[in-house]
Amino acid sequence: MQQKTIKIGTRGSPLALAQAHEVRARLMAAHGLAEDQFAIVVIKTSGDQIVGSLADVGGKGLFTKEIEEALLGEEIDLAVHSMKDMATTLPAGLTISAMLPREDVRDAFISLAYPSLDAVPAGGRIGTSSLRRQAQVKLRRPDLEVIGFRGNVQTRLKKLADGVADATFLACAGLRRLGLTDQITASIETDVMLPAVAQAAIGIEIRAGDEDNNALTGVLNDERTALCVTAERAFLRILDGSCRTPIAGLAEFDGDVLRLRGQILSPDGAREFSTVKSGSPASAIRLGEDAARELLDRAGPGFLSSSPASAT
Ligand SMILES: NCc1[nH]cc(CCC(=O)O)c1CC(=O)O
Repeated sequence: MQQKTIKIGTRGSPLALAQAHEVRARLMAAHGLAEDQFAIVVIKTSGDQIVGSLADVGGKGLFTKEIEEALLGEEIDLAVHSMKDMATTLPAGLTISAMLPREDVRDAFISLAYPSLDAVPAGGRIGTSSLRRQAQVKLRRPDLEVIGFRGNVQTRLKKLADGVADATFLACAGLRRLGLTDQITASIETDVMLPAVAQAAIGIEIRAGDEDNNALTGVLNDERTALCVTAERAFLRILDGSCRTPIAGLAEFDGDVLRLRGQILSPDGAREFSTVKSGSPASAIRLGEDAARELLDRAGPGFLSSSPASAT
């Protein structure tokens, strides 16, 4: 298809690299291309340089900004992202050309001492820097302490081994892609812990109007994943408009019907609002928006603005 090297932009974390390699492997298989027809271009993002809490600096977009600039500057041809880390509105001139089939959407409970969240004794320390997971843990187990836990997957597992916390949560999808499923103590069902919007989905971003790379990558698109993530991101876009708060959202197909569950919580888990909307796949965006507006309505003014946080 293309003779020149195809440059794939990605962050440099082990998970980001594994995802870029997966996209490369799928492109090779789809088009009969050789590995040396690709270059993996590692780009450091602002998010990779922050040591403190992401909530303090504004969360989403931080892991994609420099990669999107490289795409717009034609330094790379396509970018591979965790859709979960992407801002709900893409920069002008960019578009998502494909989403890979979604991985396991659940969160993983990981502990060296306890088989489940319910088994952690009162006063136990849960390490997570995700405001969503913090709030969901507090909702279920107000007697536990949540402590900040940042860094990539390997760093967090190391902190656990060092006894910094009794347990932590990570996305099953990331662990699976890293070949680390043996670290999972228990996979949490989504009715217990509703995942972050777009969790477990990998997206490929290209320049809008770039027909060559649209044709190259478009064949990898999994339509059902794209519809689910579209509904979830529409949900997040409405909620994110003013401020940030613990937010969870998951759309799934029930036969041919799209079913979206959404949840917002106060960071301490003391207040929680959730909803379910079902409809045709063609109404994906409206389902998400309707769910968000309903929750905003029920939570009342001030609910979102009273919490200073992100949605990972
Ligand atoms: N917030 C960082 C991030 N972005 C995507 C994943 C996992 C993979 C995915 O959800 O696609 C993770 C780590 C985690 O939450 O455990």
